[in-house]
Order: sequence, then structure tokens, then C-alpha cells
Amino acid sequence: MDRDPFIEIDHVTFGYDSQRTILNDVSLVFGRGQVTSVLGNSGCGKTTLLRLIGGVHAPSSGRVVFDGEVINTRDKDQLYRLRRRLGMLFQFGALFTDLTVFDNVAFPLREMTDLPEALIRDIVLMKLDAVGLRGAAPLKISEVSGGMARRIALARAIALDPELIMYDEPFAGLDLISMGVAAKLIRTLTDVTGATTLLISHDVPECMAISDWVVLMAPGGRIVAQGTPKDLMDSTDPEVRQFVRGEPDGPIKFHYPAPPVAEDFGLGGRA
Ligand SMILES: Nc1ncnc2c1ncn2[C@@H]1O[C@H](COP(=O)(O)OP(=O)(O)OP(=O)(O)O)[C@@H](O)[C@H]1O
Repeated sequence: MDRDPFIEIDHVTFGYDSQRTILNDVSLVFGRGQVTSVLGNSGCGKTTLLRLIGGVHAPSSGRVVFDGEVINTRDKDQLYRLRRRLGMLFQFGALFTDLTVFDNVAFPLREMTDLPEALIRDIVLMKLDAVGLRGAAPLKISEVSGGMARRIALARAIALDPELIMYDEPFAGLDLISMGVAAKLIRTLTDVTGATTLLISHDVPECMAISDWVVLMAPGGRIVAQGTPKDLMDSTDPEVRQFVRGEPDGPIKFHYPAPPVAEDFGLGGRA
């Protein structure tokens, strides 16, 4: 598959402290205008990867390249410029509960632009329409459901027409129908806006359904496999099969490494 790089992770190593490396020599490409999902068990470093792309942290070695520009976290002007091109939707994307749906979506436009209010109104209604919630504009956030809140956060994330949209667990806590709606919406918005979309999630079927490219990550940022959803679904590698099919037994262990049970419960000397 043709993949024109929009984001490049080039031999990136990173740890929050010197004791523990979270990402170890990771190299990945996120294709322009594509939906790429990064799947992997809890704690393997997916959110950390998004933070590096957002310029929140700097890698200890390697480069993060944003549309051809190496991100330098010490260059505040560059970060400001690049972040304006980025829409980020965090897990349970925090909305202002005392504001209306309309004002939540208008917030980034009012903060970041000098657009006249009449134009802001049109943009907000257009974005709300894109997520199917134009009619909910006057409601307070406290009056909407969890699934609706997620779509409102999405409308807010696309308010400034970002070229890159990053979603951190967009399906967490949604029922199956809302999950399907959210997944389809992510795909549609990517196609309509041409934005590059990066998604991290545990929900394998949703990611498989809407992604152009899927990356399977393991602790340390080890890339177990990557490819089209079909490549991964057809894989005969036991680790990939276990993950994409949700099989309980396989190379990925259920238990976090621990001392033997007998040792932890003080049963060692009784035999
Ligand atoms: N700010 C931080 N300071 C120190 N350690 C952190 C920090 N944020 C995350 N970590 C650690 O880094 C590791 C990777 O975390 P990260 O959130 O990137 O994983 P993840 O794959 O996104 O997990 P999940 O799917 O559970 O969200 C974890 O062991 C976590 O405890």
C-alpha cells in the first residue's frame, strides 16, 4: 500500500525517567490522509507515542518528524504552529459541563482565531452537523448522553480543520452501537477532511473496520506486526493471532511478571 509519510517516528527511544525505557528504538510511519490504528495491551506506550508526536515530551534519541519538520520541543514557536495543525481527542475528552454544546465547539475558534462571531456560528453548526448533532447545539453538556458527548468532543477537535487528528481510546466506555457510530464517524471525517488520523485503542474489531493501516505494539514499543487490517487478520503469527482474535491463551501472558505465588504469600517453607 502507498503510504506518503505525514508523521515519522524514526528510531525513537524514550523513558519518563532514566530507570525505565518506555519506547525502545521505535520506527513507524503514519501515512498522509490515512487512518492508522495502534493497538497494544495496556501500558505498552501508546499514549506516550501520542505525547511525543504532540511535542509534550522529547525523545531521548531519535526523531519525530511532522510533515517533514523535525519536532524540537524547545522551539516554542514551532510547537505552537504545529499544534494548530493538530486536533487531539483524549480519552473522555473533557468538555466544559457548564457551557452549551455550541459554546464548547466554538471555544477553540474563539480562543485561537479572530474570526467574526457570525462566521464562528456557521463553522460550529457545520462541525456539529458533521457529527449529526446540529440540533443539540443549545443543550447543556450535562443534558447529553456519553455517546453524544464523545461526538461533541470530536466536533470540537475538528473545529480548526486539523491536518492531523489523534484519538486516544475513542471507543472506551461506549456501548456497541455508539462504538459503531463513532468508528464510522472517524472514517468519514478522515475521508471528507483529508486529515491524517491516528488512533490508539483496545477495540480490535472497530479499528480493523476503519483503518488503512494497523500497528500492533508490545511493551517497550516493540512492533509485533503492522500492515493492512487484512494482513493482520490473515497473519499466522501466534502473537498476532492471539491479539487480533482476543484468544486468552498464547504468547501474550495474562499475568504481569511477579515472584512465584508461594513466595508472595509466605508459603515457601511449609512444604
Ligand atoms: N507521566 C508519566 N510519568 C511516568 N511514567 C508514566 C507517565 N505516563 C505513563 N507512564 C508509564 O509509561 C508506561 C506506558 O504508558 P502509556 O500510557 O503510554 O501506555 P498505553 O499503552 O497508552 O496504556 P493504556 O492502553 O493503558 O492507556 C506505563 O508503564 C506508565 O505507567
